[in-house]
Amino acid sequence: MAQMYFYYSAMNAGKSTTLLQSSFNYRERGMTPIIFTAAIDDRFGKGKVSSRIGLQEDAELFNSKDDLYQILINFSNAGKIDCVLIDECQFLTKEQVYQLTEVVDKLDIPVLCYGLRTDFLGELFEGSRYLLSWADKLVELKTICHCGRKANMVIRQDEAGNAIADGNQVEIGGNDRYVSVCRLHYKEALGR
Ligand SMILES: Nc1ncnc2c1ncn2[C@@H]1O[C@H](COP(=O)(O)OP(=O)(O)O)[C@@H](O)[C@H]1O
Ligand SMILES: Cc1cn([C@H]2C[C@H](O)[C@@H](COP(=O)(O)O)O2)c(=O)[nH]c1=O
Ligand SMILES: [Zn+2]
Repeated sequence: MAQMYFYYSAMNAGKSTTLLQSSFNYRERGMTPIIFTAAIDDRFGKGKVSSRIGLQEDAELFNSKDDLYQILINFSNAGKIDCVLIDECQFLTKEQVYQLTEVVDKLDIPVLCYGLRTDFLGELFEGSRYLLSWADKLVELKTICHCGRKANMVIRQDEAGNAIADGNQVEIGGNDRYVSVCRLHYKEALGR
């Protein structure tokens, strides 16, 4: 019986690295994983999952209009799929998380999702909200604040390096815009 997994963390915790390692493990055993990532996140080139330590693989792109259940039925009719790996899963819609539960429950294919739990304001992303609600297994990946505590918050910075307290939820970026910190240092950065 397949299951749905949600691997979540702040930024820079190794989510993409872990995804690529899982893909490698499946392939090493002669199995076929399929990787998806968000079309809006084009930091490392469209249709690629890259980790900051240099691993990289091609990926299918999803956007908010895609029916992931139908797409995966089409892929599995064209050849066996042993596992679905989704990077940047915080950008999934509620509907798409439901479609992925159908992939698990009706197609019996495991779905492993990797993404942020919360945004720069500490609010859940839509995809993360429903993954936290519906996934079979929740796995926290950890990274560390400059003080040594677990970093479970992410600061968005302006060009001068000051923490920002308003703006759109989605803004693609990397180390230039975001810093993962512990809750204490998050509050401190926002003057709370
Ligand atoms: N140049 C580098 N060499 C080795 N490790 C690095 C380098 N840059 C970043 N890392 C490490 O890679 C990890 C980030 O991996 P990544 O999979 O991209 O994270 P996430 O997807 O969670 O943002 C961090 O632990 C970071 O310290
Ligand atoms: C906190 C936060 C992040 N994002 C964006 C920034 C990146 O493009 C991705 C996360 O990348 P990761 O290193 O693979 O975890 O999400 C955003 O749009 N809004 C936010 O609040
Ligand atoms: Zn800290």
